Amino acid sequence: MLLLVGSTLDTESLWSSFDNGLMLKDKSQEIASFLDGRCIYLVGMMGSGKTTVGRILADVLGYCFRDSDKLVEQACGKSVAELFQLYGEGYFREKESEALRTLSLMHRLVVSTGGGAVVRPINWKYMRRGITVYIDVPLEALAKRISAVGTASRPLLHHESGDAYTKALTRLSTLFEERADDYANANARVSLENMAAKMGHRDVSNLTPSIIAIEALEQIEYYLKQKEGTNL
Ligand SMILES: Nc1ncnc2c1ncn2[C@@H]1O[C@H](COP(=O)(O)OP(=O)(O)O)[C@@H](O)[C@H]1O
Ligand SMILES: O=C(O)C1=C[C@@H](OP(=O)(O)O)[C@@H](O)[C@H](O)C1
Ligand SMILES: [Mg+2]
Repeated sequence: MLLLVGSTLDTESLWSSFDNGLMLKDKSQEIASFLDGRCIYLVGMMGSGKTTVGRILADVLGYCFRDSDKLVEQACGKSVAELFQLYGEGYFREKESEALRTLSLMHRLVVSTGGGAVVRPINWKYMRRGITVYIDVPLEALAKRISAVGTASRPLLHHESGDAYTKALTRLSTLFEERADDYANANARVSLENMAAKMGHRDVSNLTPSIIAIEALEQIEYYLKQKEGTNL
């Protein structure tokens, strides 16, 4: 009741989140039996929303959510930033691969990977046991998000000079050049640029995690239809 007496905008956003909730439920029910318990792995650059969108997908699919960064932290008793600082990136990558190997033996998981998981071929061997989805976000939008929350948990962004946005953009651009081909290996791609264009938005900043999760389910459905010949 309280919500219904709010401003027009509040009422509109209430209805739109209600609609998104229904669409998420419908879409996930449509594809659930065709997924047949296979895990979903989200890949993409730092800040692309893998953790945020992954939680939503797990919830609507009735899957469990796992974040490979969190598993590494739990296994080592240290934060990602501490692991980089104390033992270096190579050590972290080993632990990340161990976490992905363990996860690959399980079913009914949505797994958010760390942005660099795609660089090791062995990780693809593990992730290929499920369906991989690349969340493709323009680098400028990533730099905006990351500079807003800070780089404390993202040690690969610690070493640039300049203001927070420029630092993040510079480092993200280099990393993306190194990784673009790896991200392209994913079974499905969610392009925020394409979504914004289709919805008539000037940029990607209005695309909420729920709308992105709906698009992820659509792209997974498309993959299952096209690549596996499933009659959904
Ligand atoms: N669609 C979105 N629009 C705006 N901000 C977002 C969106 N998705 C995630 N974020 C924010 O961006 C930051 C990074 O998101 P996160 O899910 O941790 O990304 P990743 O796991 O890919 O690094 C968080 O502060 C999160 O709240
Ligand atoms: O891109 C990367 O190499 C990394 C991304 C981070 O995860 P998110 O992508 O969840 O930020 C984390 O694994 C680590 O800081 C390294
Ligand atoms: Mg994450």
